[in-house]
Amino acid sequence: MHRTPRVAVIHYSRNGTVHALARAAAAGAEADGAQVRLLRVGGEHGTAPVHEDLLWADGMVLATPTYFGNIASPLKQFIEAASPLWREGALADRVVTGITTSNSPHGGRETTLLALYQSMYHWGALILPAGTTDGAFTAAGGNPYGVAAPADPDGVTDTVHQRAAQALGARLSRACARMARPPSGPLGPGGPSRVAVVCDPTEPGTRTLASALAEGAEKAGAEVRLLHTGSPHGATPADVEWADAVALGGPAFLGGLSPLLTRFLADCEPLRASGKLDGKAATGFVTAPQPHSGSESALLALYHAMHHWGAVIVPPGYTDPSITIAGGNPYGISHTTAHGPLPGRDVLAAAVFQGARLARVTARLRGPHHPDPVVRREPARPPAVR
Ligand SMILES: Cc1cc2nc3c(=O)[nH]c(=O)nc-3n(C[C@H](O)[C@H](O)[C@H](O)COP(=O)(O)O)c2cc1C
Repeated sequence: MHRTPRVAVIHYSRNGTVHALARAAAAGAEADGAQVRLLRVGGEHGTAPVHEDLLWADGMVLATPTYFGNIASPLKQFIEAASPLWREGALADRVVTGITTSNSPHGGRETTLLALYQSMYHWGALILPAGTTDGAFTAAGGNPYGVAAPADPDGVTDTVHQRAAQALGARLSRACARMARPPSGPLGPGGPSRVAVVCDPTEPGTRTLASALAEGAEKAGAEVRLLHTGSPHGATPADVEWADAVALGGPAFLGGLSPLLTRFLADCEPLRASGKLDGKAATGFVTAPQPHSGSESALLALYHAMHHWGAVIVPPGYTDPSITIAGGNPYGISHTTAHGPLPGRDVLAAAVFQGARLARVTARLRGPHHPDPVVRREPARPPAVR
């Protein structure tokens, strides 16, 4: 039996622009069939979000004004106050997306959206960026991270940005509908999920991590392809097209993606441009020479690319004790090569967990006989935004 998906639109707004967009996102989710709570931090009694809303929701739109290229502190405080829930693991697997406004077109809208998600990786939430998956997003400036709009002192937004916010609300509602279904076993409703583990094989440590992720995904019931980039019989874009989910990894290079992995993503561009990567589930793994020499930033750089795909990002967060034991990187598993060329038992255990988690989440996100986790369907006409 399907349960109605639940979406909470949690926002802070001083002058009203963010509030107008939050209402539009709520209308979009409602028109798609979700049960929606529109909640304003600092709002009047009954409309302010409380912890119970986070437990109730399958997914959240988080909307904030851009303050110094970052989340406005009232919203940040709300997120921080939810730490006891995070500690209990109660916030994992929420699907989240973001909206922001700012005065200057390039005054920090992208950084603010990325900052929102930075907290969400720690929750083990599933990040659902806008990508280039809907014409409404392109019309509103083509921000793949979420919806970003100009601020207005009177709190007014134009129809272009309202439509983008509605489309984002509807997109979130569709993903939440999939997560709200009762679990149907490790295989998901349409047979085994297909997972491609794609690795830059330059470092032996990365190859070992890739094998551990593949092992975890296979143990969780997925059909797995374990592939290397850059070799004649290695990974191709067709493997990514085949897969419901991808795990991508390589050695961190100057705090970003390795050249071979970058090359591979460039090869996948025609797929992205034709919308074929929309809704793929994605996770990352990395090796770096020193404990703090780029393992986190390289994973975030990978996820930035995944935003452009419109992928659903599946970080490990702290959803299993193995992550903390292996060094506590909530963005993805990382191995420090200064500790030895190959990862030790603890790191491998976390990699196996991350692969299994990717397979399990993908099985939930997938529809029957449909390879696209966030299945496209004609959006219902959203009600007029008041
Ligand atoms: C403390 C503060 C910091 C701000 N920082 C930025 C900024 O970094 N970049 C920018 O373009 N606008 C900045 N602004 C303008 C806000 O983004 C703008 O007031 C807000 O998006 C309006 O949203 P609202 O109508 O929902 O209150 C800042 C405003 C304040 C009050």
